[in-house]
Amino acid sequence: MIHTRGLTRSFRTRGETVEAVRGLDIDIEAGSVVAFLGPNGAGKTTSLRMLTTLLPPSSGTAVVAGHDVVDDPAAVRHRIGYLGQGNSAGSNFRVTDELVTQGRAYGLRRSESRARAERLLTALELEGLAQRTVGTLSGGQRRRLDIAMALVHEPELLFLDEPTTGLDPHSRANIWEHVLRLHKELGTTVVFTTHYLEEADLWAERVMVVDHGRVIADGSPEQLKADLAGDRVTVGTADRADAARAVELARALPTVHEVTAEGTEVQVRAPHGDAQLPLLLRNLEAAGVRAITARLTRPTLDDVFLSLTGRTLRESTDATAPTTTRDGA
Ligand SMILES: Nc1ncnc2c1ncn2[C@@H]1O[C@H](COP(=O)(O)OP(=O)(O)OP(=O)(O)O)[C@@H](O)[C@H]1O
Repeated sequence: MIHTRGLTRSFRTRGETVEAVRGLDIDIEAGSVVAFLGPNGAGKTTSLRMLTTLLPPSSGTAVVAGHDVVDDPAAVRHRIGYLGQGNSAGSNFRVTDELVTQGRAYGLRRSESRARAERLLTALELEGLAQRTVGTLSGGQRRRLDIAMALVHEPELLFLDEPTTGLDPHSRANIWEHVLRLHKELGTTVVFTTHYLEEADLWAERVMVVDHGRVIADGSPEQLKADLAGDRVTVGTADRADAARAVELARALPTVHEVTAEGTEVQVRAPHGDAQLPLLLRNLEAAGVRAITARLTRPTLDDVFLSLTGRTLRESTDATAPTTTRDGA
């Protein structure tokens, strides 16, 4: 669905060159849900703007939905939907009119455009608001209308640039529920950007971690966390002498990434921590070292970013998101 090779984009600003995207080589399968995750200024929006034909690349190639973004931008635009960071609907118009007009702009007959507008308003639970003017909608309702606008021509591929930024946790969960239902029902490929770790972790099948204009890691959230971060096993001991012996025993465990001690507490970073923890406890007991506390912590995508860059995403990003869970709680 998306194939890029050596895609770059730089900007000249105040006599300086900013290399926003420094060589994107990606292949995205049809029907997948992919997140671009990275801090402010990483190059996520610039990448999306090139893939959606809004910005010409400085070099490299991109084929999106079967067409080259430079040679045939109109064909690409016909096959994709794009939700930018700003609102796309005009605030003085009625919700239903905005959708019908959008459909007409894509060449649909009025009757077809009306039928699709109705279907989308129902699918996105906006039907009760059809006659309202856009300016009277709440932030979450407006974002859902933006999504409907991006879907009116039934694109195969939907790009969402920070679809939930600034919304409350309930509205964020609600937006995702709708997007993922459309993805399931219509098989729409979804590519989204976010700096909200939780959203990438929960909703994406594949995460591309972007930093300084490059993809620095690419895989399923589970795979990235297992390969690059690992679980964290923490064991509390009675005194520093026991902690020092526990460090030695922990280092002898199979496939351990890192062992550190702080006071009487020993931390082990390793894949499959659930299997390593009982093994470590048995080895400690056999060596006469008393474990007082033990806990296992699963890694987050922030741990992945930290192990890749030495920085946390939270440090690198202004945005802070309230935690979202799969059931939207
Ligand atoms: N039109 C422009 N002129 C000059 N520099 C630009 C322009 N657009 C983007 N940049 C710069 O390119 C870099 C990448 O920006 P981009 O918006 O792609 O990042 P991002 O990952 O989407 O960030 P955010 O999460 O804050 O939206 C930044 O350093 C940004 O300042």
